[in-house]
Amino acid sequence: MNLEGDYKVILKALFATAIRFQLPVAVWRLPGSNSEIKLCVSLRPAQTSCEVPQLESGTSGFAFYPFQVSEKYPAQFIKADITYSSLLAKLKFNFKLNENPDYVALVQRLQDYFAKIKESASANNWHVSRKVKPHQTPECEFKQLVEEGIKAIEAGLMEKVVLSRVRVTELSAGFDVVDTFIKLQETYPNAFTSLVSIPDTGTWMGASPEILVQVSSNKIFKTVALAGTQPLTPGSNPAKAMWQQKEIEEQSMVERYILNCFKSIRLREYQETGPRTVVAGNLMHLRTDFTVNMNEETFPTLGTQMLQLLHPTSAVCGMPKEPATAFILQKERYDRAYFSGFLGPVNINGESNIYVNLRCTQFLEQVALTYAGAGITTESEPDKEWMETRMKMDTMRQVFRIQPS
Ligand SMILES: C=C(O[C@H]1C=CC=C(C(=O)O)[C@@H]1O)C(=O)O
Repeated sequence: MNLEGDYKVILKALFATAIRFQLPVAVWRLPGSNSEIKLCVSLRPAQTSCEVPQLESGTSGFAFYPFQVSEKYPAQFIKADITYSSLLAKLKFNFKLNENPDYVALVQRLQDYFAKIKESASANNWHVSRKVKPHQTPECEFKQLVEEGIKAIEAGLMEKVVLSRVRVTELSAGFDVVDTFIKLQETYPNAFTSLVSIPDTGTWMGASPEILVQVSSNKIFKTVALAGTQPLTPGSNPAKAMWQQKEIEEQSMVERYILNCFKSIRLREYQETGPRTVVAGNLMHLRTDFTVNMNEETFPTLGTQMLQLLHPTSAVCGMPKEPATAFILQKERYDRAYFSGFLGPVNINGESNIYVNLRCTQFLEQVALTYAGAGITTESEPDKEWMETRMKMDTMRQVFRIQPS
């Protein structure tokens, strides 16, 4: 079905239709994808399971996976029953109506509603999680948490732990979630930008700099080790950025973590490039890229296997994984929920692109919750980690037109 007209108007009307009919919806833009915005809607509730999605073949859709799977925060999969691409200006129905008789009436109602609201739709409604209460981590509590993390590392409990916090922002009257997404993806062309809205689970938006697993259509597997943070000051040249020992070690632990995952499945042939400095919005990070040609290796399901092993990486959890996870769950006084989980399109146009859910915000009815964490090592200083999380939160907060504080 061709959809003529301004893609922003169409996106808003499609999003508003999904919300009106209590359907799960995902909107995203891959980095460097010529600004092609895609949307998928499922005609059924999102599927929940504890399994990671199959990345090499199978169902097309959008995965939305929490930091830790639980009854409260299940792994979600939005099946791509209906897809839209802003470049093709087309709506595709990816099912046969005669095989799904119960869809016939629903699709007719969706189309009628869409036609009625198309020119005047606004996206000031979204699915809200009833399980989440607005909570903000006080500055003294976060700094205390960092102190405790440093002590635990010094005591030999672990080498690194990523500790995070949450911040509440009031939304202005008439706040439009699709307008905000459009602004976000214009502001950060190199990030994976997304807007996910699922009944009961809620609405999340983000601009992630971190690929967790990519399986391209020509079967190239990719993952990255991303860590170490410093501000990008105007006029500075990222290629000449200087890094402290603390950041170099922090990033090399993420590399080591990935290499251990390769080792555990006896994968020996991979390409490693980096570390080099990359820009993510107002920040710079250190990144090493790992690629594997899945045509040459005997790992036809490498993407899925690695996704299972990698999540949560030491870029969001710590090293070793088990004590770091236990420390986070015991000491952070809020639920990360889907922050530092993973998300992205699966088996769409023959490829899967899974990103870590970083630089993200959850929208409740009147407030936004913005999340950020920082890698803690023995070299950490609580004041600096507080500032670092503030800068990471500004990635999202700048787009809500709030003066970064
Ligand atoms: C945990 C976050 O970032 C990770 C990714 C890059 C750099 C990081 C760091 O320097 O601590 C973190 O490991 C976040 O953005 O909340």
